[in-house]
Order: sequence, then C-alpha cells, then structure tokens
Amino acid sequence: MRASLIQIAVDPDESVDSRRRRAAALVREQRGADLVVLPELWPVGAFAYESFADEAETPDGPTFREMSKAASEAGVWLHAGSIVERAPDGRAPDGRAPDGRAQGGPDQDGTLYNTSLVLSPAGELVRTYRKIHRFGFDKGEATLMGAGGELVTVRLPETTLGLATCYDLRFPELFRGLVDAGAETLVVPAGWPARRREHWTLLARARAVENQAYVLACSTAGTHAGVEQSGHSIVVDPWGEVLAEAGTDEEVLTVDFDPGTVATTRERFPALKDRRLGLETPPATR
Ligand SMILES: O=C(O)CCC(=O)C(=O)O
Repeated sequence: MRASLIQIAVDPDESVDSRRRRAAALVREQRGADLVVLPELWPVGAFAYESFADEAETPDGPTFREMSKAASEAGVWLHAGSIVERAPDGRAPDGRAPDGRAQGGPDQDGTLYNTSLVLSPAGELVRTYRKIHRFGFDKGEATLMGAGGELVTVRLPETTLGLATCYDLRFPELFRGLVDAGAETLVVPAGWPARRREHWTLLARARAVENQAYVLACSTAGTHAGVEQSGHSIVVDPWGEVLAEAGTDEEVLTVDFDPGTVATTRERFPALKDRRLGLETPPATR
C-alpha cells in the first residue's frame, strides 16, 4: 500500500482559495498512491483563530468540492485533513457573538467543529470525524469550537483507518478505542507547533508501539498566527520503527507499507491480548 502525506505550508501571505487550489494540484500529482493525507485545518491554519468563523464551511463546502475533484482525478482515497465546520444549522459568520465565540457555544447547535473529511477514489464524502480533544485550555479552539463525541473508523480495501486529530495524539485511550473498533492504521492530521516537535515524534511512535498499528501523522509547514509549525510528518510501523519522516519545509512524504504487518505483529507479540480491563480501584490506603 502506498500513502502520500502532503505536508503543506500554511503561511498568512497565501489566501485560503489559493491554498485549496494548490492542495488540489498536489493531490492530483499523487496518482498511483492508495491513500493521500492532508493536515489539520490547512485551509485556514490551525492557530488562525480570528479567521475560524469567517472561513467556516459545511462538509460539502468549498474544500470538499476542490478535494472531491482532485481525489477522483487522481483515483485515490483522500483523508483531506480537517476544516472549520459550521454545523448545518449554524448561523452566518456575521451572526457570531461579540467575543468571537461560535454561536450556540460548544456542544450546541450551530457551533463550529474541527472536522476531518475522508473521500473515496470516486470523490464521495464517506466519513467525517469531529476532533474530540480541543486544544487551547481556556482559549483558542477549546472555546471557539465544539467537541466531537464519536470514534470514527473507515474501512479501505487494504486496511481499516482510525481517525484522530492533532491534540488527540496525547490521549492514548482514544486510540485504544479505535483499535477495539478494528483500526489498523491510525491517521493523525495536525497543525503541531515546532516548539513541541519532540512530543510529536515521541507520541506518534508511542501510539504505534502500544497499539501495534501503523501511524500516519501529517503536520503542516510554515508559520501562521506567529506559530511556527513542526513539519516532520512521520510514518511509523507497528513495531515503532520510523518508515519515513519529513523535514521542516513543505514536502510530500511517500511511503510503501504492508498493512498485513499489523496482524503478524499482533500475533507474534500478542501484548494487546494481555490487557486487564475492568480492574477494581479500591480507595487509597494511608
Ligand atoms: O498538543 C500539542 O502540543 C499541540 C496540539 C495542537 O496544536 C492542536 O491540537 O491544534
């Protein structure tokens, strides 16, 4: 199986429309790949909080339309990274609250979500995934967006994808849930900051080793909203070996891998079978 991770640069001097066209051209160039992956919030920028409301779109909006044509022309499965989704019953961007918060607030109708799109080689939208763990603590994404509440897997002919986004990488229980749902290849689009690059590569390898799964983690290059992006998109095999790793600039990282290695790794070193679930937690003793 061949995967191409498009580590696109997100810089403020390029318009969202221009970046969409450029991403589409890069997807078209990946003909021959089975799966193409784009990063988190690449149209607008993961830290461009002030633009979230204005650039919010529905899952069938402008990013989907551009990506749909590109996926079908290239004949590839496309994880199109994520968009700022305005829930279908959301109000127009100019209807947002004065403090810029999404109308409705997190977990209510009309809020914004950080939503990944997965398209088939026919250009159809087959699944969406709303990021479960919002980044920013008491500001940014954590206050502007609602949280997803559903684990999402996608069956491809060669493997089953488990979907996660950026900050989700820090939450191993999410990935265990995906593995329990059949995931063999964990796909993590991100807009990870350069200053925590070591965490990015460490956590990508940890998620691969503990889940005995491939990890395809695709971040952005460039600098937007004053946040230098990590680059270093990475592909890790179920034994934790790094199959490929990008540099810091815009780059397409292409890797060939055998999805069957997940089953053989889990058979030969059956640690997942040794899980002890449902243990009792007695009160702490003095
Ligand atoms: O966890 C981190 O260090 C980065 C997370 C992040 O940037 C995000 O989820 O957008």
